[in-house]
Amino acid sequence: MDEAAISIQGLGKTYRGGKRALDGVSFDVPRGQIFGLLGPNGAGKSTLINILSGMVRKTEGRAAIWGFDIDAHPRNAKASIGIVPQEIVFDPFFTPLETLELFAGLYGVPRAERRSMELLRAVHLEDKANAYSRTLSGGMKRRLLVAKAMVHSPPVLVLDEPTAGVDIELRQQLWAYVRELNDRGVTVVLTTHYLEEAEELCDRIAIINHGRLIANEPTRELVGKAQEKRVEVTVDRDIAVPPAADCFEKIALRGERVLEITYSKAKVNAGQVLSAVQAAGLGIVDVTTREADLEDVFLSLTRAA
Ligand SMILES: Nc1ncnc2c1ncn2[C@@H]1O[C@H](COP(=O)(O)OP(=O)(O)OP(=O)(O)O)[C@@H](O)[C@H]1O
Repeated sequence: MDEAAISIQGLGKTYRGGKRALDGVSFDVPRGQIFGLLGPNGAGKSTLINILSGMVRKTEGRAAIWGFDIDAHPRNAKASIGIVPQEIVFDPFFTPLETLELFAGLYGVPRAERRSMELLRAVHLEDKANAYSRTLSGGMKRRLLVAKAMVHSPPVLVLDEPTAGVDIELRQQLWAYVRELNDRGVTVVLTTHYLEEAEELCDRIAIINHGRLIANEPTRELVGKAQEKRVEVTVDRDIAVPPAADCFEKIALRGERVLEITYSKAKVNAGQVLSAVQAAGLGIVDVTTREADLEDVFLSLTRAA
């Protein structure tokens, strides 16, 4: 059996009308991980997820879920994945409990094996089990979508922008539940525009841009690739124009006495940057450095491409 949770090879999609949304994308999602699929708007993430869920037909390439090729074994492939879609779609007249029971039925889960109440408890919707879905708040609906994606206990859960428009507390609850599922062995793939959350949560991150894969690495290694570093230097007098030096990639004045300097760690070190400030005749009162984060890497990679 295939070792990857999801395996994608040379995946391509050209929509009717000619839009090339995916262009030869290949990567594996290792089993047991939380895997981030990131990319700017329109990069092709939803297209990829919709191909996996069977909602969009690929133009070329191969994809397998839990070892099941989506063309050769579509039923097994579908049974192995749960998808939390970007849009909230429910029948407003069903209650959360009915919604989960209905979907468990559609997936052919025998009554004795259904665990609708357990799922509702896990997403903190136990007390809404019998309320009409239309009366749920946006955050509650999102959590119900997660429960709905898990009714057939798939080994792979895909979340497409699950926290868009969800307030911070609910986001954290949702992520805590995702972590819990992952601890219990569920492989998680998520797309999000919250890069800080992706950095914190994901073991590995792939970045898609204009339909192509431009990165696929363990999160720590990817973040470590940032070449630009930033240092804030408070100087001992008011300045009107920031000093110039070859070792600064960028320099900006914040207020009257704070210089924000960006430098390339491949070319110079912080000591050389500070010496250049002193060489401009300024005394240094305070220094703070900021470590590069996923956002820096994401921006530099997507801009370069
Ligand atoms: N049904 C469709 N017909 C034609 N073009 C489409 C269709 N669906 C998506 N596209 C186009 O394909 C490209 C990729 O879209 P996709 O929704 O996969 O991007 P995305 O990475 O999910 O973006 P976002 O982060 O905004 O959700 C976009 O240019 C989009 O306009």
